[in-house]
Amino acid sequence: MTVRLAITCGEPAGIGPDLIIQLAQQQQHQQWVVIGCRRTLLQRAQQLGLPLTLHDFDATHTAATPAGELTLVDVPTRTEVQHGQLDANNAEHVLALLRIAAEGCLQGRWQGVVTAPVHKGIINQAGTEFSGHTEFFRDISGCDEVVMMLATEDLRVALVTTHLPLHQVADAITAERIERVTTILHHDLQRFFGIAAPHILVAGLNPHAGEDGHLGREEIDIITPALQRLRAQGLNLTGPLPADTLYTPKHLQHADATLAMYHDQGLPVLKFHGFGRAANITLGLPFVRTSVDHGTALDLAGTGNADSGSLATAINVAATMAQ
Ligand SMILES: NC(=O)c1ccc[n+]([C@@H]2O[C@H](COP(=O)([O-])OP(=O)(O)OC[C@H]3O[C@@H](n4cnc5c(N)ncnc54)[C@H](O)[C@@H]3O)[C@@H](O)[C@H]2O)c1
Ligand SMILES: N[C@H](C(=O)O)[C@H](O)COP(=O)(O)O
Repeated sequence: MTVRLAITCGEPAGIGPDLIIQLAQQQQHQQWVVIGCRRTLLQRAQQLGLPLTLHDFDATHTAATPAGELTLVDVPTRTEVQHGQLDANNAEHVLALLRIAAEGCLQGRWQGVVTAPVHKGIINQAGTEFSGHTEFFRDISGCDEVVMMLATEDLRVALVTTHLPLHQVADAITAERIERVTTILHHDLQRFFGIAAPHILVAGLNPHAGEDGHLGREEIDIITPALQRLRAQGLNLTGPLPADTLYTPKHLQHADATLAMYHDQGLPVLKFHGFGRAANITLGLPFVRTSVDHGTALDLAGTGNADSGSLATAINVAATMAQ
C-alpha cells in the first residue's frame, strides 16, 4: 500500500514552501498531499527556478506523485506573501493548515502528517495563544499528554516539558508528568521503532542531578520516586543522571532513548549532533506526526539555500511509522 501523508507548508513567508518544492523535484515514494497556498507555492517555485505542476487532491487517486508535481489541498493565504516577511494577517491561514491536516488524520484520509515550520511569534501576535505544533495537535486530538522527541538515526532525545518559559519548568516537573511521559515514550519506542525492552536514560533537573539535595531536591523528592514506580512496572530506566555527562558515549552506547527534563537541556545536544538530518516526532497522538528539526529560517526563504535534509528525514520517518 502506498502511504499517503499530509505535508503542511507552515509559515508561508518561511522556507517551508521552498523545501517542499525542492523535494518534489524527485520521484516521491509516498503519496504526498500538500496542504498550503497554491499561489504562494507557484510564486516560490518560479523564484527558485524549479518546475512545479499542482494537482487538486482526489481521494480516489492513490499513486505516488511523479517528480516536479504535487497534489494539493489549496488553502489560500489572506494576503499575498513576501518571502522572508512575516504578516500577522496570514496567521489564521497557518492554523487552518494544521487543523485540516489533523482532521484528515483523525478521519483516515491520510496516514500521517509532516509539518514544515511555523513561526510561533507571529501567530501569538495575531491573537491566538500558540506554543507549538506538539501542543496544538495534543489539544485538537483530545490527548492529556503527548511527548516531543527529536531523533537522528543514532540519538533520540525526548522531553518531559516542551515550550515553557524556563522559570516555569521546575514547577512543571511533577511525578505524574514524568510517569505519563516515560510511559508514552516506552510504549511508542516499542510500537513504532520495534524495540522490545527500551533502555531509557533519564536526566536530572539540577546541576549534577541535585548533588544529593545540595543543589536542588527535585531528583530526591520527585524524579527518583517516579522512576522507581515505573521500574516496578518493568520499564528499563537509568537515572536521574547528571545531564552534562548523560550525553557521553559511555552512557549513550547502552541507550535506546534519552529523556531530558526541558527543551534546552536536550535539544541543543541533539541539534549539535545532527542538525539538518533529524526529525521531530510527536509520540502519544492517535496519528503519526513528524516535523523538521529547524525553524522558519526567514533569512533563507526564496534563496534556494535552505537544506531539505531534515524534511526528507521527517517524511521518511513518518512513512515508516505509518507503515
Ligand atoms: N517545527 C517547527 O515548526 C519549528 C521548529 C523550530 C523553530 N521554529 C520556529 O521558527 C522560528 C525561527 O526560529 P529560529 O530562528 O530560532 O530557528 P531557525 O531554525 O529558523 O534558524 C536558526 C538558524 O538555522 C538556519 N537554518 C534553519 N533551517 C535551515 C535549513 N533548512 N537549511 C539551512 N539553514 C537553516 C537559519 O538560517 C538560522 O541561521 C521561531 O518562531 C521558532 O519558534 C519552528
Ligand atoms: N521544539 C522544536 C524545536 O526546537 O525544533 C520546535 O520548536 C517545534 O516544535 P513543534 O513541533 O511543537 O512546533
